[in-house]
Amino acid sequence: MSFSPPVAALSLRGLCKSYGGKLVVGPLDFELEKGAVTALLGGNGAGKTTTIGMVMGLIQPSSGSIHALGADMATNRESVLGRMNFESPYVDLPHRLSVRENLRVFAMLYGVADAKEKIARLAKDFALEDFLDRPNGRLSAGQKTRVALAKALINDPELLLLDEPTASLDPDTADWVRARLETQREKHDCTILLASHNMGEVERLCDRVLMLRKGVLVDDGKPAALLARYGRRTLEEVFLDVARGRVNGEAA
Ligand SMILES: Nc1ncnc2c1ncn2[C@@H]1O[C@H](COP(=O)(O)OP(=O)(O)OP(=O)(O)O)[C@@H](O)[C@H]1O
Repeated sequence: MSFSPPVAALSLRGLCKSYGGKLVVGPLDFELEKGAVTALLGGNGAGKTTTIGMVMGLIQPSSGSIHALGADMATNRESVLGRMNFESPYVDLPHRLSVRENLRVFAMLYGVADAKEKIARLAKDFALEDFLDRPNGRLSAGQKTRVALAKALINDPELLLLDEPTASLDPDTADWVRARLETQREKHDCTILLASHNMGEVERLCDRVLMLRKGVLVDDGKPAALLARYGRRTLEEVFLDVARGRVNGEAA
């Protein structure tokens, strides 16, 4: 009997992005196991948004390959886009449409069967009810983020990409958004790639941490393994070591 290994939820091979001949990301090689929550960490400009943008097809890679849910994203993207979703502060939803209209459009695009019920549930989960009929352009940054998260979960994606999902949220709201993401993972077993600058969030939500520096992976491991490897008590300290080019806490 032949054994075939499980298909990774996401697989990047030699993925690179250059702008004007300057390499800003890559080559990147990693796989995400189905159902895992993985943090993509790195300082400003490390390449997190560019990486997520390439996976979602918002940014054209310069070279390399991306396989998501088993499909080659260069040639067969349409077959899996309906099973993926993302949230990014850099991609605004149409300003003139109300929150409800925006969610309806995305429910239609993703072929959500019980759209009305789904929107009502997400509106409750993300506390959108007070401004459901307000144009998206007239929301505060934190309200827009909550709408973007509701949009990201509208199709209960199998692969979810989140780019700093709690960056503009107050601590209380950020806390229940994290709890909502934990529930989503438990109920739907979704694979999550999460770019974040919040180490508490990473420690709470993530099974694995990918450390990016100047566009390349410089470390990869479970949070506890990274703490042990760097001899640190918190991921914040590990992050500072990596960002400042130290290896195991010592200057390289
Ligand atoms: N359109 C572009 N043209 C030229 N350079 C770009 C472009 N977009 C991004 N870059 C550069 O690519 C690098 C990676 O940027 P990216 O936004 O992916 O970083 P990031 O890790 O998400 O940073 P942050 O934490 O600040 O959000 C940066 O040096 C950035 O200046």
